[in-house]
Amino acid sequence: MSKTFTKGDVASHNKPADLYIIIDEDVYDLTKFQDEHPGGKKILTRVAGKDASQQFWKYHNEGILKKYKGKLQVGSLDTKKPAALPTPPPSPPAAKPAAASKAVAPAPAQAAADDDDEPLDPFGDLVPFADPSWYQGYHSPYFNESHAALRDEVRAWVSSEIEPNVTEWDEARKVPDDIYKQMGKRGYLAGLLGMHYPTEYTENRVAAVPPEKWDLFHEMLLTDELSRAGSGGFVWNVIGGFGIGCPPLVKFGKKSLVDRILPGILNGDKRICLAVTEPDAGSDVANLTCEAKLSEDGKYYIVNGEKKWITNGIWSDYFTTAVRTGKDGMNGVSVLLIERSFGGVSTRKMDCQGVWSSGTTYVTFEDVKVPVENLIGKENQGFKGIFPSPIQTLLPPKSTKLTPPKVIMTNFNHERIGIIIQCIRFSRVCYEESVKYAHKRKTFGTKLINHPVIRLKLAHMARQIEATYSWLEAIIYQCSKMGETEAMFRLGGPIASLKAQSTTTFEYCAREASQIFGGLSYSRGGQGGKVERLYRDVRAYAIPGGSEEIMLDLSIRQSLKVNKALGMKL
Ligand code: HEM
Repeated sequence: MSKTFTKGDVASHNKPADLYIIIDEDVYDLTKFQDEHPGGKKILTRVAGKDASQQFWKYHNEGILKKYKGKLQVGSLDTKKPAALPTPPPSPPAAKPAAASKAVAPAPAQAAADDDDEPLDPFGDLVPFADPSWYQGYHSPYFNESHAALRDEVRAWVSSEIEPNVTEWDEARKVPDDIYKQMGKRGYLAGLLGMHYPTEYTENRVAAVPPEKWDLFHEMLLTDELSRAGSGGFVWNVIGGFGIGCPPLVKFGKKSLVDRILPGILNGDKRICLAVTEPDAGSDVANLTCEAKLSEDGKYYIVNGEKKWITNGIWSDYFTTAVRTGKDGMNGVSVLLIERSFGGVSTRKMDCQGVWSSGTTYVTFEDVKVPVENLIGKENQGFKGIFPSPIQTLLPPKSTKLTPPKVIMTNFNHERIGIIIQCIRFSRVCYEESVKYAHKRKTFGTKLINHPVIRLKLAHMARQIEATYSWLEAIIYQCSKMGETEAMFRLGGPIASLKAQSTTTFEYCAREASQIFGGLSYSRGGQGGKVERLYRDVRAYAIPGGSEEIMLDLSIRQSLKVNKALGMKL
């Protein structure tokens, strides 16, 4: 790999039996690869022994080189300069020293009062609006050096280990088990619970951020950077089941149960999912029928029923399951932690439009014997706290002094915020791919970016992305300041509204990006591959976690009632 060539050396490898090419002053041996080249053999023969940089970039994106470099590169030209250390562009000021060690990022008022507050160093490709503005030398009241360090760490991992492979994983309908294990080892799973970092249950730590500094903005940016791989299937595989199945256990499970199973989950050895939706109970969850009958000796529940569209169910060891233990309606619902090892649990992978590698599953429980120790929360009170209903979230907090445990987001709010973060990043990916493609693809004698109609599309994407992201930051900040009860009471409406805003933005961006890419985003893989996949993933965001229609209706109903309780005058 470290060999040095002159252009003359490379020129002598100019036959199909000995075929070298140059791309950006690196030398590649394509002799063996040519037979499997999806673009054909002949086209490579034509550039054998030559500099093919221009042709290569016309047909491929960066991901291809990342994926094949290790396998095909044999050296570099003698003219190639050693890679320079990245330097920030001259205009934005230098980075400020590390921010104070706080559990939650500094408040705006605090930051504003700090006169020598400087923005962080610019980071990434600096395509405007393709990353949050605080990545690009703009001031932020929410993010400090510890967030920047986490961003660097996650981006490096996603760029090298994840992004080049997500297409393959999506097609295979599976992410390798080792990646989930790495999520545990890297300390990421423990940081995704919407609460403090639970050091008491895992030895693993996030390399870039000490646990006492961990806050909701770290959690937000971790999900954001994972989503940059541009695959809903990947994100749901690694955090989809965990992010919604684990918090109820941690918050409401008996200590003995949590002590027994949480360490295995946080370390990535065991997997957990949330099993609420049924073939006939989706948004109207209170109608669920999966039954759990207490045994005569009062030691077990016997569970019978079906669950549908369960993310990660196929490879889960634990199912945080909503079951009917009492009368009809939401006051007869409990939550049980069902373990696959109990027997009687069958899982079947479902074939869906999108998020292929997420493991969407149909689950059947047949006479599953679940010890009462595995009841999460109280019997028939599954909706209280664990799955707060819209009605519950309307109750004003009993006391303005909001008490621990300081679990910030309720389960539904936590789930929806995860969806929002992913949708905004996916919108950015669609936008970023479009901007980059528009700078190389020519139509009617000029690059796409020179056509006003294309710039208009990009502008409409960017304005929605930035508006949605700003609201997200504001809501995360409120979550970090409010207690659990107050957050449940006051933020349910705005979060529901923002969920709809983010999914409509995502749908818009996927569609417009697809129009810009044309045929390349109609076929799978290749340059338009991310856009094609994300377009297929849109419905997996617009429907689950509360459909757009239900979210929008809820946002107004709930906000009106909350503000009535707060003294609204009409
Ligand atoms: C390191 C060298 C190369 C590698 C690893 C490589 C790899 C690939 C891969 C994986 C694809 C499938 C589509 C995609 O995933 O983007 C592809 C397609 C293609 N490649 Fe290459 N390629 C290389 C060099 C070249 C060169 C030098 C040319 C042109 C002279 C070329 C022309 C094409 C064409 C025309 C397609 C089809 C594009 C399409 O379907 O729109 N490739 N290549």
